[in-house]
Amino acid sequence: MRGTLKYKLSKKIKEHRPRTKRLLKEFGDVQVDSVTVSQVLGGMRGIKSLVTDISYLDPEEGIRYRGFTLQEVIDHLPKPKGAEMPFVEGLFYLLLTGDFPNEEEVMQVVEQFNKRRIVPRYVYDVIDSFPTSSHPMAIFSTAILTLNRESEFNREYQAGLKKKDYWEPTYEDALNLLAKLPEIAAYIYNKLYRKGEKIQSNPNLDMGADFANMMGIDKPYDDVSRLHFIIHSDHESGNVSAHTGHLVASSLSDIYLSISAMINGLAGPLHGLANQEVLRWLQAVMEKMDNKLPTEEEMQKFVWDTLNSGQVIPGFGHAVLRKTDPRYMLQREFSKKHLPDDPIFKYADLLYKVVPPILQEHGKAKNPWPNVDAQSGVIQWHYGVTEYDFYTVLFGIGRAIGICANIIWDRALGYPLERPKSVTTDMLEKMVGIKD
Ligand SMILES: CC(=O)SCCNC(=O)CCNC(=O)[C@H](O)C(C)(C)COP(=O)(O)OP(=O)(O)OC[C@H]1O[C@@H](n2cnc3c(N)ncnc32)[C@H](O)[C@@H]1OP(=O)(O)O
Ligand SMILES: O=C([O-])CC(=O)C(=O)O
Repeated sequence: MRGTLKYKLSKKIKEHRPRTKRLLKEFGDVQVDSVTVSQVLGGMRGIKSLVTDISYLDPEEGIRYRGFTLQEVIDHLPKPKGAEMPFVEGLFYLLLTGDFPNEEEVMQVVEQFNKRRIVPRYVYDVIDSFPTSSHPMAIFSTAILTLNRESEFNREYQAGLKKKDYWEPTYEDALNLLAKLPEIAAYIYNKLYRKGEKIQSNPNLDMGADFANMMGIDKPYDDVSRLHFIIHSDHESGNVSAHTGHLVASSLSDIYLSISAMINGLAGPLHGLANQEVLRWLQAVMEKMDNKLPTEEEMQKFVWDTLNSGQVIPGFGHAVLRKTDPRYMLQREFSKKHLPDDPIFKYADLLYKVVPPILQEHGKAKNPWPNVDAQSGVIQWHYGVTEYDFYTVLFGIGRAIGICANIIWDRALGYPLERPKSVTTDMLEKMVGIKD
């Protein structure tokens, strides 16, 4: 076990535990934040009430994983030979340990994933039993849920596992699940949109390359997949999917139950599903324009029409960010390099120019700038994945990596059952002095 990711993680956990213990024991009463009525009624925006060391979201700068910007992550993680984007498996190593793996360490993780890829037959049966009109996120979530019978955590818990060891079978469950997600996703895609033509997984490939293989899409779709999974993996703890995963796992539900639940949160149009909504919105504009690129004035009118009909502009705005999302910028740079003449990229680029000043004039959104979802579907469309219902499944593969890393650490640090307190409207009215 010495020299493996699990060994390194066990050392990091042992080093970290006293920090949490000391904070709790000596400083448990120190105030971290205070809460206003608008926060209680407003989706708990900004309340500091969760801990994660895996990523941190600065409103002006965007996400950092383990203290590193996304560009630094991409620059410093090892890459497969000839690839522009790094091993996704290396990102998992970084998120878990805080250290960049070397070539040998990353190859060990690739090997671990490869050993665990085989998806049990019953999962395919469950997927096949869905009507083809089902949304891929409902199928994806159910397929993951179905795997719950494989949980090593559950088996060991029933046998009397000690609390300090909870993280170990959780780690095994996480790897077992993450290794299977690309195959499950590709199978759903092929079932829904390719009449069930299945392309076999190739155990000699890394996660990104094998996903591209199973989707039947040539290079550079392997790099597109690596980039996509890496930049979507984590966004600190409070976003709907991460928070859901953490919450469900806090009752000691296993990884499969927790990740299935987080997928359901990701599937809402204000969160991950916005990437599909962006393409749906753009397609409607393209249809009205007979595929011609609108002028700036024409695009402004489409945006105002959407706002005036009471809908949001998908892919813009954010609950925390107050600047353009660096994940958007990375994908924009990739698009400028690889698909500069793509018609949908040109549409998306026009939106980048037109939407922020309109949202500012509209005066509601606190952040008028584009988020990650404004650009991801554009790249998928270019490489032939035009079935935009599927885009959030891709987001889900990435997000599962970050949330699994978080749940392993939650268990290692013994974070308790999550259970915030609620009040009634009456109580709020009394607190503010408008009711006796
Ligand atoms: C991966 C991700 O989850 S990234 C986000 C993906 N979601 C989207 O792109 C959907 C479009 N964006 C939105 O709906 C929002 O900006 C959210 C959900 C992301 C953030 O919501 P909030 O934190 O509540 O945003 P904010 O405080 O700025 O909202 C204030 C008002 O502006 C509106 N607003 C925010 N963004 C937009 C937008 N893109 N278009 C139109 N109106 C908007 C809100 O609906 C809200 O209106 P209301 O007062 O009538 O309810
Ligand atoms: O942070 C958020 O609330 C939403 C988001 O961008 C993500 O989860 O990736």
